[in-house]
Amino acid sequence: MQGRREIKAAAIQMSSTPAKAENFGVAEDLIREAVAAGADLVALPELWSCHGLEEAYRENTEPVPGPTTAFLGRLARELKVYVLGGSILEGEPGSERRYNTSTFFDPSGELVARYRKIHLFDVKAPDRDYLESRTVAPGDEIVAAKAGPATLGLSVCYDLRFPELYRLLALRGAEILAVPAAFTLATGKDHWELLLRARAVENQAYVVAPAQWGQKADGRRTYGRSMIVDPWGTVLAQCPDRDGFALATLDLDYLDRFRADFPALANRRPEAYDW
Ligand SMILES: O=C(O)CNC(=O)[C@H](CS)NC(=O)CCC(=O)C(=O)O
Repeated sequence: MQGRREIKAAAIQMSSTPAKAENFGVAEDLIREAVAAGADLVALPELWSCHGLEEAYRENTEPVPGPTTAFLGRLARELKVYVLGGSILEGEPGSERRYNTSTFFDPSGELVARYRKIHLFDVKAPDRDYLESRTVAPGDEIVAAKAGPATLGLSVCYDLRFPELYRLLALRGAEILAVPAAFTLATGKDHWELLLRARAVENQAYVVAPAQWGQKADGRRTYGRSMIVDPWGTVLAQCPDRDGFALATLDLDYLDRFRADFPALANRRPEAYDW
């Protein structure tokens, strides 16, 4: 609406395969559909261009900027929307040293932010053992970027379990927290919505969380349930178990009023506990 600080956001849900060309097709179709439905910020999930088979990761590792970011930049520019490129594997092609990297494009197609996943998924989960750090190096930089009338904080998947990252993003002005993910079914069923809503409530921010869903090439199951949460913790939109997107309006004027009326961020007292 004219004069109002609003963003219509779409959290895209897909079930990426190890085949990049196939995932490009699905992502492009869903981005176009979301924009046709009115989205001006479109967000893809973690490892949207290649997911679910470790053996395929090396050949799908590429520089940032590179061919995949060029593809996203072209779409952002053609459709005149903000695009959060979920994450991709960043590194020299064929190299074993890579980052799990999220990218963000403005409506002119320019790559305006790059965030490398800080917390790597090294856990014995209920379904199996994960050791992301075997092939991925951690980032060490917190990244927030301007998204039209708002500030967007970047993160990836397992980062969701580390509230201090989101608090630091909020203190840097983030009003929207992006959490592209590929949560496991076993953890997601109990933790995904709980953690997303907690991050929204404690930081008084919108949360946009596009996710992988379904069974993957290696047999693993991902949780899906991509969603958008408002600063009160209400789930504004979520995806059922299929390709699609959750679409919701983020009202930044409401956010300002809410933060002024209910000043939990301003009421912090870090000096009392030496933080
Ligand atoms: O493994 C791959 O093939 C690609 N990487 C992923 O799917 C990533 C890293 S292993 N998954 C997560 O971070 C899940 C976190 C999660 O599920 C939780 O925190 O509960």
